[in-house]
Amino acid sequence: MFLRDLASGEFQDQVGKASDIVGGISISGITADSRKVEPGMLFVALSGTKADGAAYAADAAARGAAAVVAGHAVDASVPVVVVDNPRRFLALAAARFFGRQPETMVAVTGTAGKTSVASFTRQIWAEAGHPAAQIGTTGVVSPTRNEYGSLTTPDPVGLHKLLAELSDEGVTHAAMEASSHGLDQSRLDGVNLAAAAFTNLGRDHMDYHPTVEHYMAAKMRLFDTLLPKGSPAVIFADDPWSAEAIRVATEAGHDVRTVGRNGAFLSLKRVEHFRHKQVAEIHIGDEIHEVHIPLAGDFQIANALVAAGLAMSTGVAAPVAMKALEKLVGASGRLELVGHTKAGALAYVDYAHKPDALENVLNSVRPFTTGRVIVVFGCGGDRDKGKRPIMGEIACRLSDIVIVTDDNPRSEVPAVIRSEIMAAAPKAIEIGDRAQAIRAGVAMLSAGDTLVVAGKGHEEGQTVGDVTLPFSDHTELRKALEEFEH
Ligand SMILES: CC(=O)N[C@H]1[C@@H](OP(=O)(O)OP(=O)(O)OC[C@H]2O[C@@H](n3ccc(=O)[nH]c3=O)[C@H](O)[C@@H]2O)O[C@H](CO)[C@@H](O)[C@@H]1O[C@H](C)C(=O)N[C@@H](C)C(=O)N[C@H](CCC(=O)O)C(=O)O
Ligand SMILES: Nc1ncnc2c1ncn2[C@@H]1O[C@H](COP(=O)(O)OP(=O)(O)OP(=O)(O)O)[C@@H](O)[C@H]1O
Ligand SMILES: N[C@H](CCC[C@H](N)C(=O)O)C(=O)O
Ligand SMILES: [Mg+2]
Repeated sequence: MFLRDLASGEFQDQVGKASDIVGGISISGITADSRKVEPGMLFVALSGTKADGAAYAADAAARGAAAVVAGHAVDASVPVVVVDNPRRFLALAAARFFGRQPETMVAVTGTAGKTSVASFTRQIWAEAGHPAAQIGTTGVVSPTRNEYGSLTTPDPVGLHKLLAELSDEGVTHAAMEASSHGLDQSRLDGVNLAAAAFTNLGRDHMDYHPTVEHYMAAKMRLFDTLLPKGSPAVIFADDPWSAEAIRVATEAGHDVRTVGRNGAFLSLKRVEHFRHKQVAEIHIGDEIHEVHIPLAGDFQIANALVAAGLAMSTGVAAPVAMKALEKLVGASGRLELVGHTKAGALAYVDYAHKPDALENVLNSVRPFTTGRVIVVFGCGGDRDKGKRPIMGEIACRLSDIVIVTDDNPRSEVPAVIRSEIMAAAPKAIEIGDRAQAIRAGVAMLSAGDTLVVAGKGHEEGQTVGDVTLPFSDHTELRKALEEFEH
């Protein structure tokens, strides 16, 4: 493929300004990491949080790069094309280079619920007979794959390689998570979206975004920049930020479809909670559906509605979507019932690692807990420090027993992280070793109690310093449940 063929949209002019000879350079691959350059590849220099990729242009050229694309002039022994937004260029170029993606792509953004919505959307499509995939925090799931992932929204080159492979494997429908980092860094700019969704906004990533408005604006790029005008925008209507999302999507000229208690497209009228399921009455126009959703937690109803909205906006008939909700399987580690003690106390693993999520999960288990709610949690290192006391306060307010432990300390001193949580959690018990903390939580369980181990969900490792050691909340919880006889 020639360099000029990689340029689309606003970049046609920018690359066009470079000479014909430059446009005619043959490109064998694309990367934004000089260390991955192989002869004939295009190196796109991105300005990052730690380095300016342009500083590696010479390294890329030495490794055989055919050309460099950068945001400003750089010295290199190969042709350099200057564009105004290299991250967006990279995304659009990767889409053109790989050339294929599943015909029906949707993306969901929001502080909480993205993984669950992507999973539920895939499940509803599959029930409707479509070969479907989900891409996000828990990795890639499709009829032929179940792969563990690292980023919520993959980098564009990896993403478009994956989309091309999925398309070749016959996947026609794919739901992906749009993280605020991913949106802000233009990772999804080359995806052809058929519909998009918003779940909610809460405190998160305040280490990356200067203000909550900046964080919301990053999320809203999905609607004001990426979703083609006139496409369905599914918006959860019961969040404090719903009105803003509706405003942005309406202004962008989308077909806004609200879901929830305040929803007009899918209107939630009544929910009855049981231990392992909920019965929801959902009105769709004049039709009334009573749906038995086999998941605990109010928030799962919200996620199920958003997913049904996305599926129905991409061709699934309402009765088929409603039937599919009755078979939903929760995403791994999202209020997942891992086991129970002999006396019947329930033990869950949940991925709540931000304040709203912790509040939601603890509120969700309270209605079916006749005894005490016990929570084991910590906070990750090298991430938003401000959330630590907030989560400590929430845990104390909403649980009877709080055990503060380590999450992924990364480069921070674990005891300091714990003390920042404990500053607002006076009644908390401190047990740094996560496996010991889980055992202690299980040891306390009596009939009617509920244990929630929060923060790591599906994760299969614990990062201490630079090392990720194998660790699974599921495994530790199961071991502890087997060990105790009560
Ligand atoms: C903080 C953050 O978002 N970092 C992302 C960012 O990297 P960066 O800005 O730190 O990159 P950098 O180290 O400054 O380097 C700048 C450029 O120079 C290049 N380079 C660097 C060294 C070299 O020798 N040669 C070279 O070419 C790098 O490849 C890069 O392109 O740009 C990179 C390329 O797009 C991303 O891969 C990287 O994500 C890192 C891996 C990451 O951990 N991101 C997390 C925080 C993240 O994105 N999380 C979200 C949200 C999760 C959630 O919702 O909870 C996600 O979507 O997963
Ligand atoms: N709709 C929701 N509203 C509030 N909290 C939710 C909602 N959905 C999920 N949660 C909580 O957030 C946790 C993470 O859920 P999920 O993985 O679906 O969200 P996410 O947006 O993908 O999160 P992340 O950004 O960490 O990948 C759950 O374990 C649960 O505690
Ligand atoms: N993708 C998120 C996940 C955080 C999960 C939690 N276990 C932690 O380590 O803080 C992040 O990297 O911020
Ligand atoms: Mg996720």
